[in-house]
Amino acid sequence: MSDQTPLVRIEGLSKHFGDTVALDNLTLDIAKGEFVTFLGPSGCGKSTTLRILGGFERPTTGRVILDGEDVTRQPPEKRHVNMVFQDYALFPHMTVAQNVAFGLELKGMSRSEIRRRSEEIMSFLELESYASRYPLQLSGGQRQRVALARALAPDPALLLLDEPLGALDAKLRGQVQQELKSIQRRTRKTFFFVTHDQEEALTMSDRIVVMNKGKVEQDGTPEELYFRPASRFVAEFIGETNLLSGQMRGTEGDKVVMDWENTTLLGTAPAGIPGKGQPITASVRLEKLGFSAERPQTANAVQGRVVGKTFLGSRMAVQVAVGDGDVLLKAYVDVQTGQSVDDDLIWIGWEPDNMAVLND
Ligand SMILES: Nc1ncnc2c1ncn2[C@@H]1O[C@H](COP(=O)(O)OP(=O)(O)OP(=O)(O)O)[C@@H](O)[C@H]1O
Repeated sequence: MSDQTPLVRIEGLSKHFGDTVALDNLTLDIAKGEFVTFLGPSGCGKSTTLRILGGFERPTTGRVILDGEDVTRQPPEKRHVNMVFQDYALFPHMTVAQNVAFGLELKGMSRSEIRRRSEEIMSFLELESYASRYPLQLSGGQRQRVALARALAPDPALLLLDEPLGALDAKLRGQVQQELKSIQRRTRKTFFFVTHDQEEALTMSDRIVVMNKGKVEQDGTPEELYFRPASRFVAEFIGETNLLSGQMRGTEGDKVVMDWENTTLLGTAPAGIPGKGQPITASVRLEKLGFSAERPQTANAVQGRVVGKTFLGSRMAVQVAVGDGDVLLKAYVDVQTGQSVDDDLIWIGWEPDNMAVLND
């Protein structure tokens, strides 16, 4: 099999629970060694997809191909897949070493092989000194690592992680995110990670699949999703943004021309945006707007009045009223570089590449 063959191929997967459509014709490939995150609000079908991949749920229609083999009807224990749950599901009456060995015993490995594999993975995850402790004698982050060690010990082709950091407090969560990402890099395992936390998805993933109502809303790298959102849903779900509502005027080279507040703006656009004269919306991230006293050289420029400033530590959030004053733009100003926003009336400029026209 060539390296181009995806490790996982999800083909036309649907899942209905009575009248509820949890998944609607999902098709997706996952390459070997990728860290893919499934991101979306509660109820969008993330856990259902994970459970189907793990073999805990049968799809209504569609297939799951793993390493070239159709596993749709295979039970969990027959698949080369393992799962880490949000609550870790560690056995409280077993030591760390016994928890890690558990999955290997299920596979019917010899005692010596179980010992060798357990020690190897515990050493890799720096858990040796906790081997004889019980889960209740560990911190949240350590428990999380034990759960990961137990899931990785049988050497699965695909690791499914269902909001595995949900139980950790904010500070520890950031630290464990880095740790988990580094473990994924070092093991080169394929991770399929589910979260509803957009910041977590941006920090950790090679690729993010944004889900909405059982369908893929957008699939791309964190940078693509952040700077080139295709839809209003993605623009608003990931980070903060300015949404500019205007009218389609036409195209100029590879750029879209948009009328907005008595100004002409240029932006980038996905395929399939509406025709001339139709209403369109564009997204510009807060940090992409620049301020100046004189009209800037950027293709997009508008004059406005500063109506609010909020000090946020290293940066300042500034609200600017444009047009008749009923349209507000929000921007971040770096306090260190100290762009001046003292003047009441100022210019705001941004480049066409930083304005994404949305397809809805
Ligand atoms: N066993 C079930 N029986 C009936 N409906 C279900 C079942 N499991 C899931 N659903 C429904 O399917 C939809 C998708 O659920 P799913 O758990 O996959 O969402 P999710 O994105 O993982 O949400 P969350 O972030 O809250 O876990 C929801 O509307 C949910 O109510």
